[in-house]
Amino acid sequence: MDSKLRFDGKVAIVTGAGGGLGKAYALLFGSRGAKVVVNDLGGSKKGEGSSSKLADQVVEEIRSAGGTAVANYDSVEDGDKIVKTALDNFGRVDIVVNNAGILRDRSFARISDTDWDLIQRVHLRGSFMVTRAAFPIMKEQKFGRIIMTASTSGIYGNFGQANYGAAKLGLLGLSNTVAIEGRKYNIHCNTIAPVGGTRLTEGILPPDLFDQLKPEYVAPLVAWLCHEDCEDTGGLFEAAGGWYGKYRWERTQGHFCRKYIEEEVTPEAVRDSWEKITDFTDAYHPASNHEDTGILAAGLQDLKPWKEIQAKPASATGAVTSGPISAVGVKVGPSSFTYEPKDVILYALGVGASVQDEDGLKFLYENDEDFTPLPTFSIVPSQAVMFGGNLWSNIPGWSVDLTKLLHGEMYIECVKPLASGATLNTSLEVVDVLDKKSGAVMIIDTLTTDESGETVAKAQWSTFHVGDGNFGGPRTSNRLVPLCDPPSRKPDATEEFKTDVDQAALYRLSGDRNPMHIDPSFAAMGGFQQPILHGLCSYGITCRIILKHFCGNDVSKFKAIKCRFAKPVLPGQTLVVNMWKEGARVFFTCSVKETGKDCLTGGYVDIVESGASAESASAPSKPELASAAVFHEMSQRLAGDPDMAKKVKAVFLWNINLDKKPVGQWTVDLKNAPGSIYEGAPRNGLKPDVTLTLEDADLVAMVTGKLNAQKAFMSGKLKVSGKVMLTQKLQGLLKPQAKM
Ligand SMILES: CCCCCCC[C@@H](O)CC(=O)SCCNC(=O)CCNC(=O)[C@H](O)C(C)(C)COP(=O)(O)OP(=O)(O)OC[C@H]1O[C@@H](n2cnc3c(N)ncnc32)[C@H](O)[C@@H]1OP(=O)(O)O
Repeated sequence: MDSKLRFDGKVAIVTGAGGGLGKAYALLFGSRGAKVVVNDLGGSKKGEGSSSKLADQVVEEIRSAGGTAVANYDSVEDGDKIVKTALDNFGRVDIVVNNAGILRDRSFARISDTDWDLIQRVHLRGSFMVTRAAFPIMKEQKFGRIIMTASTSGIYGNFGQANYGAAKLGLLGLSNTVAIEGRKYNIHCNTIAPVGGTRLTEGILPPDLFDQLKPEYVAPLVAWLCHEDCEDTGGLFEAAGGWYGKYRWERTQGHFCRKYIEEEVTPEAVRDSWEKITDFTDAYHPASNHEDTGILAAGLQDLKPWKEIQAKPASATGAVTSGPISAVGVKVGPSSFTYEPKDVILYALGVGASVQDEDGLKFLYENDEDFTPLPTFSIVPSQAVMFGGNLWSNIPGWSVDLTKLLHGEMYIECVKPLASGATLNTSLEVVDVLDKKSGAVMIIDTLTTDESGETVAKAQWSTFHVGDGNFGGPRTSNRLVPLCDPPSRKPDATEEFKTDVDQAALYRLSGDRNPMHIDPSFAAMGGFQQPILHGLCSYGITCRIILKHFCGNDVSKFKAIKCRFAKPVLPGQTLVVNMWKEGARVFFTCSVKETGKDCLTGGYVDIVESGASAESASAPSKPELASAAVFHEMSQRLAGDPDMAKKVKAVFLWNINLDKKPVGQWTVDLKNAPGSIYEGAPRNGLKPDVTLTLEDADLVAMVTGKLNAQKAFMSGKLKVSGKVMLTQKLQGLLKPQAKM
């Protein structure tokens, strides 16, 4: 860190450099290798007259010390001429220090038009004119350092300096935006509020203090801010006598003077809340407009329509009636969504489809004879209602923090093949909310139909709301589509896919515009060091890979997909998809190659085996529906109940029969893998301790909601011992639903 900061090869323009602070900057830059344009009109401190003497003297001083400098005598209002001097003599401009300034102090009531206009022209307009002329050159060369000169007279106000103070703080506003617009071209713009003993302050500052405030004490800050190693931009700094400090904004938490959307705000409400409005406890320090409005937007989300505040929120259990649980029962839609081939192609590109893939054109070229959406495309209309349907603001009693919302799990069932363009309607319902302690999980079912009213796709979204747990809700739900662990053998297939650093920037164009995936400051609010990839992007990529390996890219063979988002993925990382095929199910996991961590877990895709008709893929049969429902029930009962897991260390085999024919088997292994449930008989030579057979009657009852398997177990109606036939007990219940 002791290496000297040099400016060799750099060209610096310093305005008003004939004396005082500007001269100190110019001399310092000249002594550190920069080629300097010493600008000074040579006028008086009130801006009267002009002479080349001052600038020439400074140029001479730089040259005699071995440096390189030229003089310029133009007014800063002729900024392009000053920049031209730099270009004509040195061919580039790297640094602009807007320093030139004059004073026309008057008490406010006595300021004339001239006093006002002259000050604005020299300080504000002059800095603008020089900076505007230099900016395109800096942009082209992808380097630039700009300094604006403000003043504590602007920051705090100062008697007799209304005109000067206004111009000085105007420069801060100018600098803030130049910093934002210049950032991506490596153009930094900072503002300084120097206190220096110069001709402008002579006679204003007491003599002792004046001597302590030599301009040479300000110059090192300017030099550092203009150096290529300095990363600060958009800052406001104060400098005086060798002391330097930085400013930032501070804002109170503030207070909403209305509680519901329709409520009017009165001056009295503002008066009565004044203490809260002005209380700096836990104040914010917003660093950008975006951060500031983000905080405000989160507050606006809390405002609900009056009727919802009045209404008693629905509750899943009846026990808890506020907080996340009050989302249960909220419905949105149906909302319509029209898409065309362009949307289909954009989505396919977003999940990594390429013209170089086998069958790539099928998903990317509308004139390909087999052109079709990928099976997971149905999330696009579904998410349009998720994002556009005001779901969050429709939840009474729970303010959802969008920066803490992660996609938790996702299930899609493809019921009818998707057309390459259509208008679809989607409705959603929050079917349950779980208390996972570290967060709340909202389970949202969606149903998408086409214009004829036929179901095209069903989906279940689980959103994980970090930090919103501990509200006293249930931990498990029989509404959740279960996950399945993969077999413990080696995968049947593995494929890698390296995501692009711009993967999220592309994927978001398919509808999920959550800023968490592109905006670093929003991602930071969610606790991420950089924007993360959409869960559904990794999901879509995985689906595409499985479709290729196990369905020959035939979308009609793809029935359903489910998995959990276990860890975030960063754009640019490589996904490793492991796949195991067992019967009509492909189990999968997906990990991030660079970290070795699983990002998608418990995943499976249900496919139509070769030979089965495509129709059966689009319309699940009764046994499928029934077995899925039972499977949910059993999962929740056995894997989701910690007490049960403690008490019973056994391997259960569930046989599911419909119309007396077996339709499926599931194993719950509490001994070796509590929490894991998989399709099929026990593996690895295990023998089931308990076998339970369910007949169609029970299945129908479960599907239609007439029988809650969990309650039935608890009440002893279903006994877990040996082989149990349960139908007789429930015959009465079943008849009305037998034809469903
Ligand atoms: C309206 C529009 C809706 C669309 C929403 C989507 C919008 C998108 O823009 C958002 C995104 O795409 S975000 C990107 C994709 N998602 C992610 O990256 C999340 C990755 N997962 C995590 O970080 C952790 O699992 C995490 C943080 C989720 C949980 O980690 P922990 O807090 O450490 O939890 P842990 O101790 O492991 O487990 C506690 C209990 O929670 C359950 N659980 C864990 N991960 C879950 C998940 N992903 N989903 C659901 N439940 C989950 C655990 O099972 C455990 O519960 P139990 O003990 O009862 O089993």
